[in-house]
Amino acid sequence: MNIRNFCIIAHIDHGKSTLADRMLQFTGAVTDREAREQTLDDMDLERERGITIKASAVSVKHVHNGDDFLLNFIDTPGHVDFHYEVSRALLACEGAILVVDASQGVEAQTVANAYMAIEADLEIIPVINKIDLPSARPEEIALEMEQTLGIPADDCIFTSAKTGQGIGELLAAICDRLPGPKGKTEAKTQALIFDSEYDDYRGVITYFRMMNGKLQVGDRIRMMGTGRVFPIVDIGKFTPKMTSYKQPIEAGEVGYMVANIKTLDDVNIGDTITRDTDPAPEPLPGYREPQQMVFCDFYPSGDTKFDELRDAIDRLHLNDASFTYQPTSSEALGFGFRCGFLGMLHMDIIQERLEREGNVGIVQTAPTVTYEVVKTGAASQNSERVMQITNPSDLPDPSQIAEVREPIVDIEIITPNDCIGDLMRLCETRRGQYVSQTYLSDSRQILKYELPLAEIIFDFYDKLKSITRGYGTMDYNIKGFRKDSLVKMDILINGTPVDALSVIVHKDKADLRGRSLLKRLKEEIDRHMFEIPLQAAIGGKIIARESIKAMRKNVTAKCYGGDVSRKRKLLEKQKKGKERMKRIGTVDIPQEAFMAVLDPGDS
Ligand SMILES: Nc1nc2c(ncn2[C@@H]2O[C@H](COP(=O)(O)OP(=O)(O)OP(=O)(O)O)[C@@H](O)[C@H]2O)c(=O)[nH]1
Repeated sequence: MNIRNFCIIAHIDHGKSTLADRMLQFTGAVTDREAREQTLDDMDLERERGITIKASAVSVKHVHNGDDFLLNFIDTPGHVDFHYEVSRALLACEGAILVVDASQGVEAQTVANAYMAIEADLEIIPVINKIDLPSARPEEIALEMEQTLGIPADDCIFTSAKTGQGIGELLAAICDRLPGPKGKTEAKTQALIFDSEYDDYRGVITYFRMMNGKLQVGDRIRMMGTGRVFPIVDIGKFTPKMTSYKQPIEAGEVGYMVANIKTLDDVNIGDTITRDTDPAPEPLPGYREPQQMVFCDFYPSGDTKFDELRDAIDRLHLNDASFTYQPTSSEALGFGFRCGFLGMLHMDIIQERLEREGNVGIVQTAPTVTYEVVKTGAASQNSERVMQITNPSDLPDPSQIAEVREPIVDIEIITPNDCIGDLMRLCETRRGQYVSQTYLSDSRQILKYELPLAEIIFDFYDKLKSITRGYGTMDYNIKGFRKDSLVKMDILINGTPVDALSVIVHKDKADLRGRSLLKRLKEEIDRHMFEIPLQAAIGGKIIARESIKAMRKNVTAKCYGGDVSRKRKLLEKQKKGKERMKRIGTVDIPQEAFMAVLDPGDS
């Protein structure tokens, strides 16, 4: 049988998942009713947020010009945090379908994804989707693809994943234009792991692409990276539901296997699976390891105990091995976990899943990036002298610091022409360095800057969206670390330094940040029975101060004692707010206050 392995890549919301579902429906793999329920996005949170979080693989049969084809497709997430999932998926394919919304046109992730596919040497089929929309401009967008990505406009296929228009043509193009897999079933076994998930009953389910050789139930496999050996207890394909196969899965095919693997840590994405008895001489070229770039602490709050939080995190980690965690403690907040994420969206998703699925209350500290600190006396700056810091309170005493380096990103923004001035101003206030500005079409431009990652992790994306009235999009890549004048700013509440509120800031912006931070804290912390002084300090020197005045009456006094239900409501509200509070000394500090340190103070 002819095989075609391909992935679908696109900017977020351009219709990948819907298109994939429509193709399943067209090939008869799912019923019309099932198709309505977005088969590929099966996580609750995915459906609610309408985004794809984990990549999924599906195999369907299709007959084209009288020939049988097996189409294996891999649905990929489009958001910038999940880049590495996309890059893994690409290496398991020979072709990529690049989907672009017919009314939105080329966006930042369209460009980023297209380059990834070109780098992976994939054959690209450009698809202009949503042509049913009244605002669709398919021909214009096809030209845009040609201008920005060098993909011939004539190659574009026009589809509507909503009405099903063009789907047949797309399937034909997949069969005609994409190359078949090259591997040999007779060769020594090499299977590429491109994803894995944890199942409560079956343990780890490994998703693989068989590059060479074959595997079946009963075979003993060896992970070439770790050398660990496991017996295959179940192997099969996605049709689109997981279906067991008795016969071997052969070179060129995509499938899953269950092999008595107890933890996701034993399955390294990008590793090569081979046979234990007749191993391949070398592994396939691997994937890039996921790199955690954003870090924050989670502490239990409300009724949640530390052990409950640990159980919830352990459980979630079985399901998503791309975040890291280790126990930590803070003078102010007690025992908790320091966690590392691929990006801000990833962090939000993990926090939400912990609260929702793990049923725990969490106080989260402000996210920070990784800093490299070179200690004094490190004349040659060899690596022993460079420490990685993900928590501002770990920064050594200034006298021991030779330099501090921070991660820098290359950022690419696609924006309507009229917003360019405001966007440049935004980048400049965030310590950005201008790189270039090029026209994408008559009305839109691509703006490139170098920016410190720390300056974009909080509200940069929201600002960009509001400046561009929702039309702007961005993508970024970590470029490396760069030295700058960075210092630690401590925050004192009621005279006590609160370690969880410390931030690393640029020297020139420290005064401004200090003042705006204290102002935010003043808004977030309720009045107490006594006056609370707030101070910002750098190396013992106070650079800003504020105070929260003492409360005169209790909260219910203004209800004149008359309306009982109103009084109860007010007290309940107060109680609810307390659930996400932390008491430091004699002061109650709400969750919002811990996030206040993020405010860059430029608005
Ligand atoms: N009118 C119209 N709407 C479409 C079409 N294709 C998708 N949509 C809608 O566009 C929205 C986004 O579609 P998805 O398939 O979730 O997009 P996606 O690219 O998979 O998004 P992520 O998985 O989050 O990256 C949904 O509301 C779809 O119903 C189309 O051809 N026409």
